[in-house]
Amino acid sequence: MRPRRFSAQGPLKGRIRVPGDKSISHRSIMLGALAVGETRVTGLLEGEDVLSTAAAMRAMGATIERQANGDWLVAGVGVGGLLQPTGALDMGNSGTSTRLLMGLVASHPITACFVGDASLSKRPMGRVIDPLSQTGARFTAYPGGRLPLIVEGAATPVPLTYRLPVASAQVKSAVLLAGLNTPGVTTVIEPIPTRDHSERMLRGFGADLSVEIDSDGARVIRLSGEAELKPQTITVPGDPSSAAFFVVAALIVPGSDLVIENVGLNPTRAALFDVLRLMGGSIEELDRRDVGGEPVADLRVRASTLTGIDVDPAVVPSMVDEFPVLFVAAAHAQGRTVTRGLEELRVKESDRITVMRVALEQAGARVQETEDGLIIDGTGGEGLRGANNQPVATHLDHRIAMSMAVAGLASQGGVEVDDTRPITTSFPVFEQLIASATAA
Ligand SMILES: O=C(O)C1=C[C@@H](OP(=O)(O)O)[C@@H](O)[C@H](O)C1
Ligand SMILES: C=C(OP(=O)(O)O)C(=O)O
Repeated sequence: MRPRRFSAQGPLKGRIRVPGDKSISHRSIMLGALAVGETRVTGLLEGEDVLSTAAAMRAMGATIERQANGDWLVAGVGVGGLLQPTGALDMGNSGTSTRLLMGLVASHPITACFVGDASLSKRPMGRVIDPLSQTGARFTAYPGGRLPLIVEGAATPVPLTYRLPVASAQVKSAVLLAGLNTPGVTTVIEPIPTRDHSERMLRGFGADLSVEIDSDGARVIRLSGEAELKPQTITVPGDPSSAAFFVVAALIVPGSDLVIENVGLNPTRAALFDVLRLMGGSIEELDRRDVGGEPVADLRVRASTLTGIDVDPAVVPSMVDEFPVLFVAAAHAQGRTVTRGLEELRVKESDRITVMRVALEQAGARVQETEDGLIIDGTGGEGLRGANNQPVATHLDHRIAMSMAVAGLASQGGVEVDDTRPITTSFPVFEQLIASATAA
């Protein structure tokens, strides 16, 4: 455990740059490892989750090295070329690594054992075991479809047509990645769109992938198997899910005026910024451009008076990781914010609905928990009282730790967070950037 107290430091000012996008970083390592030849990745997120992916791909034969200039070089083995790992693959805290790599292993004639930390070992893997079993892969999991689990890849995998029962980019990506080494066409039907980084990057690496909208409005993604991936040069944009903490901090800490450079604004990721604007937040996009096939801009954020709203459940998939920090913004707004349709938050690194309800109440916020969301009555702009007597519990969840740190920056008495260590899974320089933005 690494506890730390976050308290008011004054406004956030100047310019900061957040590290690379976690979802894109994972995928660049995985696809680089499956291409024949050398892929160069600039701006890779060097968080523990991505390093778990890199270690696993090395254990299956890829060469992955960091260069002195910070770029990463990945020498791939080719689709079909993954080697049998000799030890268990340690996924740490990372759901994305686990589910996407289960897909890759499922269509290779190898066996792999996946293990993870206490948080990851509670998360449901049945959602990928179900479709991947239909390809011919075999799974032996802990009761309830949890880690540790063993995947025996299919020697002759069968292509799937799979309709996603849950809006999950991880499940979609697991099925598509299994399809890479499967003869024939793998089809994923996605009734509710989720982040599309896998589709964009598979195309970028030369896979034959098409997306069509059917008569019910669902996305139908088709991938031709036995693909030959060509190595790429990839520039990873800044992670909007990391920028989110600084956007909310700058909105709620009085006097703030902060520019966050190079923020990825893929429409399947950026709904938080729209919701905060609807609440009255001043978030300006400067110099909108394209980086590595993804839309990017610098965001100028100024402290604002926020007003509570009913958040449209349709936006949930495009800001699924941003609700903990949206709850913090809502706790500072005028009036009531209602969120619904957040069932998926209960199966992330922690149950993010209950854990945020408890943490915010402890800091003095007025919060009600429902089955699928929170109802928050804000202070109208004042900082929360703070949580000093007892640290808030973060349950090995980086996003809870960072959200409550942001609440602390705007609070009257400070917020003590019980464990900041998990922050290194997605945002290793979080505390340094707070120091630099509050010192400017
Ligand atoms: O595909 C991805 O990179 C991710 C998908 C989301 O998970 P789900 O697919 O479980 O919603 C998200 O919460 C996670 O942080 C990253
Ligand atoms: C849910 C998250 O990640 P993962 O599922 O990869 O653990 C997250 O980063 O908020």
